[in-house]
Amino acid sequence: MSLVRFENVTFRYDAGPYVLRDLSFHLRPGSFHFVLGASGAGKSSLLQLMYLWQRPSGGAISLFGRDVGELSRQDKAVMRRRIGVVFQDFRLLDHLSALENVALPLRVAGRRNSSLDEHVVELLSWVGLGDHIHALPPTLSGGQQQRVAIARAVIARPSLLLADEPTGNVDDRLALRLLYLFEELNKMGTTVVIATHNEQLVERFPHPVIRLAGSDNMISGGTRRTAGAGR
Ligand SMILES: Nc1ncnc2c1ncn2[C@@H]1O[C@H](COP(=O)(O)OP(=O)(O)OP(=O)(O)O)[C@@H](O)[C@H]1O
Repeated sequence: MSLVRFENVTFRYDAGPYVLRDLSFHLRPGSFHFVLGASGAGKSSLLQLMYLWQRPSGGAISLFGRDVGELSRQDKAVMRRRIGVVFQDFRLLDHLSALENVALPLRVAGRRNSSLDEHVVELLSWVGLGDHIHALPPTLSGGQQQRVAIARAVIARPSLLLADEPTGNVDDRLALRLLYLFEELNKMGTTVVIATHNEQLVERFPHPVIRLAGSDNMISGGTRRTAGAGR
């Protein structure tokens, strides 16, 4: 079974130029992939397709074994609850504290008790924000906001984690620490997809890479080769 399957997917915004062309791959449950490409190569667009935020202009996408073209709005909302996402612009709620932002997915899932708050505090401490749990996002630096967004994406142990440049605003040491956090989550069963342009960071990990390079997209690398190239 594939958790994510792209079959000859093309994508463009309205009548603009093609961003993705004839892209085919599948991701098995429990796999870990990087999406690598230069600025403008289409990494964010690919993640937005996986998050059902955009529709493909051609080809077919299936997620959790279902063709996304056949999903109702309600089906999509339910499916998105199984996906943790780190957007490039974080999308935190500015009027909620770091702790409240991170606890949000748990509340949406109907889970609420004091031990959950403890869990949130523990995770925020792990990403280096133990002294900022009550801070509002606008009072935090870009790198700190990014770590709140990452904690929020992983707190509910999603089936699929999509992270767009999740280490773009932090130093190398912290970037590695965040990648280890994603690996821990992956070991617990989450399928992980990380978009980045940071080749050096990707080279430090054994995971397969989906390379976006104009029309020459390909899947390569990794000792744990779990994706199938369809081209
Ligand atoms: N909302 C949009 N409307 C029209 N074109 C867009 C939109 N978002 C992105 N694009 C275009 O689509 C192409 C791919 O953009 P995308 O953001 O997916 O690339 P990226 O690889 O994530 O880049 P970066 O690393 O700079 O974030 C670019 O040419 C960009 O200008």
